[in-house]
Amino acid sequence: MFDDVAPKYDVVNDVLSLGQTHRWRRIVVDAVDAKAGERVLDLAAGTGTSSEPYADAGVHVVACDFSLGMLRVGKRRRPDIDFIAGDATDLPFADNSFDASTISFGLRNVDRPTRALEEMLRVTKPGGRLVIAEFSQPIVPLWRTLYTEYLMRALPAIATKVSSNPAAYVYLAESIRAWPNQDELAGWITQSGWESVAYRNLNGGIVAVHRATKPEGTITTTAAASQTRGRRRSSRAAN
Ligand SMILES: C[S@@+](CC[C@H](N)C(=O)[O-])C[C@H]1O[C@@H](n2cnc3c(N)ncnc32)[C@H](O)[C@@H]1O
Repeated sequence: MFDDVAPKYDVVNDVLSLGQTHRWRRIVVDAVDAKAGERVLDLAAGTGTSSEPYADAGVHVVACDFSLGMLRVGKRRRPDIDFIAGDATDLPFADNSFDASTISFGLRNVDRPTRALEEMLRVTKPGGRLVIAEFSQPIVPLWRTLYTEYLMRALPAIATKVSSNPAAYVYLAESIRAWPNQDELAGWITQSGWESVAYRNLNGGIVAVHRATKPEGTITTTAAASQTRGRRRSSRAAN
């Protein structure tokens, strides 16, 4: 699906978010707070629009995604950024190799989001930061009703006019509605091993930016991670 929407992905985003994506992205970059020379993983980076501000600030950003179509569009536009093909649930990076990991509007699309949170924990250095931007739930009921109307009716109708793949935007609306709210996502992040989890609502909760830190002294060797996975699989089988 993302291969298919890649050529017009950024333009359609700007239209459907009514220009809000620029502000949201600035807030994410501020939360990551990367310094020149640091290594940042931008996971599910798509065309690299979420990665560009880091590269512009002299940060070594690695833009990872599993859609080759999205990566190709990004690489054409920003040949200076490292675009790496990889699956969020089985990252092709060494343990403790990034100062910070971030994912913008990607976690909701990953097949096993808690597995991706564990993988981001594994590749982030102890004490390193996690920042997640994702669509969430407006907190004021009237705002939530208006937004849901926009999401379920107006958005697919606009997408029919501006996108080559309107079905992708029906999926977008449905996936946003099915996604956990702010507190539930915070719970997933904690359960995946991160600490000091906090979030901030943007546009009344249309988007939430979650932040967390990898505990100092966490042992996340690949072997330990796979043992944990093995144990989980056998406990699931036992239930
Ligand atoms: C909505 S786009 C977000 C792109 C970019 N971060 C942005 O802010 O514009 C979601 C991306 O998640 C990627 N994605 C979904 N599941 C993935 C997975 N398991 N591993 C890597 N990327 C994945 C898709 O290929 C797509 O490019």
